[in-house]
Amino acid sequence: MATHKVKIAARLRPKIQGELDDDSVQIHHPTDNTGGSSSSLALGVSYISVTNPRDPSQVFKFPFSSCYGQDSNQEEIFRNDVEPLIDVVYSGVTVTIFAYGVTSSGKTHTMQGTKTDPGVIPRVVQAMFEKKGQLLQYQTSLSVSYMEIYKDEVYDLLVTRENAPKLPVRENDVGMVFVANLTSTPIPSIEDFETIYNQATKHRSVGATNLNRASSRSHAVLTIEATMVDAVANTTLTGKINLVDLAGSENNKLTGNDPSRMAESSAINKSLSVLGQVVHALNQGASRIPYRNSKLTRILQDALGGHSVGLLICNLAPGTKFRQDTLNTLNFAVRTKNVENRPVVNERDNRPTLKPHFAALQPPVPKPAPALLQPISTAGSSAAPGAMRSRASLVPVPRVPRASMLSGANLYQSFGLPGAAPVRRNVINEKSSEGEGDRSGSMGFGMTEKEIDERISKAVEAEVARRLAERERERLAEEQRSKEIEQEASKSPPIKEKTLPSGVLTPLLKRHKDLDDELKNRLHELERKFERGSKETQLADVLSPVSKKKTGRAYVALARAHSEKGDLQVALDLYRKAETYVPDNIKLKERIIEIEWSVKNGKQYVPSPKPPKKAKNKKKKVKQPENVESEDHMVVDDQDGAKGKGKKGAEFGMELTNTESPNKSKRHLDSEIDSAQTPLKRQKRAVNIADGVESDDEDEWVPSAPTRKSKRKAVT
Ligand SMILES: Nc1ncnc2c1ncn2[C@@H]1O[C@H](COP(=O)(O)OP(=O)(O)OP(=O)(O)O)[C@@H](O)[C@H]1O
Repeated sequence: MATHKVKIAARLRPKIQGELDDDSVQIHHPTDNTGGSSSSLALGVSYISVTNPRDPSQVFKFPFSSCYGQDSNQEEIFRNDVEPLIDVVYSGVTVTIFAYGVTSSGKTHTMQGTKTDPGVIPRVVQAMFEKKGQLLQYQTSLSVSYMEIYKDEVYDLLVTRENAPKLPVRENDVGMVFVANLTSTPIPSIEDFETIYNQATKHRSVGATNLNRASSRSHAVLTIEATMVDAVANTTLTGKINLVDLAGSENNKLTGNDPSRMAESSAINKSLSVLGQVVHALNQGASRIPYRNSKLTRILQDALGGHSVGLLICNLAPGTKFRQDTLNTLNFAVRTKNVENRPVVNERDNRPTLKPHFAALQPPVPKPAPALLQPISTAGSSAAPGAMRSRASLVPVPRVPRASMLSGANLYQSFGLPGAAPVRRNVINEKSSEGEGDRSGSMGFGMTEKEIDERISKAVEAEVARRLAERERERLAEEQRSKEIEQEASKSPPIKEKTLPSGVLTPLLKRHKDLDDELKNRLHELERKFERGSKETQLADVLSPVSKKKTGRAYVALARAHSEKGDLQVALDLYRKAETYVPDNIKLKERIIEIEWSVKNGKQYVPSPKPPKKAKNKKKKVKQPENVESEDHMVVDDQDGAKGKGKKGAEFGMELTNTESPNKSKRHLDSEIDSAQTPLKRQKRAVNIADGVESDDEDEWVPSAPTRKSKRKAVT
């Protein structure tokens, strides 16, 4: 099945009143021949640069195919990245566009916009209606559904709030996730949509924070569905576009959330953290993707490693104040752009009496994609390192019904990659000729429907059994072969001594043999690395939060030792391993980016200066709860160039740690871990600390996994 990578568009918003823009985040475009503006769509590789305030010579670059600067406008983004997807929807494919970014970075502005400056949603609706008018061969109807995910519960925004029950997220028997009982309302005109949408938007949970007077406190998913009935071919195509305005990740120190907002905030950050873990797991080719860990990721499952075409709009806020959030967002974007989906055309055959036939058991032939898709498909040309592994199925690929379809021979067909002729006419031609052939074929046998069904079931069972047996035979033969090789190797002396006594080899043969050995060694090394990688992920999956944290900490200590020796590549590998255990650790992510940069540019890595140790005076700690978390964060140059962990340093990178109670110190966390351990474990831990395995380097380590106790504190 053809794959399609999630496309990324990054947008930097202009500074808003009272903000300081110090140019630390910039958008760079290769200008076109006519000397296009800096905000025009990049013709070559455009990138975002983020300067390290600690060392201005360090500039992190993030290349994306679409980057929009502060002077970009809504029209530009729509024309370049969104409008081409309307044709994809009308070819029967699901498209998901989601806006991601820290709170107040401009997600709602981009998705919704204002009356005078409409964003993606109103423009998509208008384009959907325009296109609908051009599709003369179809009877097309549009419908809308709108839901929000608030504190990990799903609510229908199209019903009044008092009546809105919590909706369950379900999975049908072919693994399609859907929200049960969600209202879907027909939209005969744009005006009808506007009335429904404006009303529904009022139901959405919005609250004021220090950073945003109208901060979205929930994730909102608006879906426009196009149903296209072709009366000639007797088929129905269903295309959908999901427009997702995510709630922003939050730093409670910056947003100034009061306790009543903390529960919302914690749910928002948790779901976004799971989103990060899903992308991480997909990139690692993990056997288990944690979609089920939040409603958000379950609902977005189809867009991440599923069957829809995806566009991620990353919203960024300018200035050093948001630098940590900007790096997090860009990091997430870099990972997401390696996620591969397998889009399918959703087509239903409306012929009433036609039963499945043998031809339907064959895997569907990929349909050529509409030529218009080419621009959005360029990123999906080859498997990138770390891209999601496809899992082959033993069962012949059936044409499976989609959740939204009621009955009949619903068909899922793979969505071809670009380069072929437009699809729609082809679909109809193929369909009708195939249909005619089938009808005459099945009728010609003179069998009853029951007999045909039985035959089909038998054929499927036999085929599955045959393939399983074949697999098993291959596996046994493989096992046998490796056993024989092992036995051979243990019995006989090394090949070199036996068959090629010294002095017999000609220099040429010798060289061949050396190369062969080297190749074998490399392959073994690669295999070992791969095995280690997936073992690492599997291990991280089953460890408790405390064990994960300890393992991550041990890797960090080792990595640090190597980086101090100047062994940067090894240090980088170890930091990456640590990240498998603590994927949400912001400080760690930043360290990885910095070392990657040093390795890539052949520069020496200068670790950030250690912060002065905090006085271990208990009273002081109680007096300054604000500084407790800040000690885990980076040292930042302030505007005057003074270095230190003062007030400014405390402002960065908090959003994933804010489930921690502000009063909870690292020391408290450690004592909780200690009390949860057996005396033997406590003893071992003490030895580890004494050996320096468990680093107490606060600049390096952020304890991000909250204990149950601390979570409770945060919520209350
Ligand atoms: N491109 C832009 N041009 C002008 N103003 C913008 C732009 N992007 C955002 N803004 C303004 O910035 C403020 C915050 O934007 P917005 O509410 O869209 O952020 P958000 O990311 O949706 O925040 P939250 O996650 O808290 O809902 C708003 O006042 C908005 O009008």
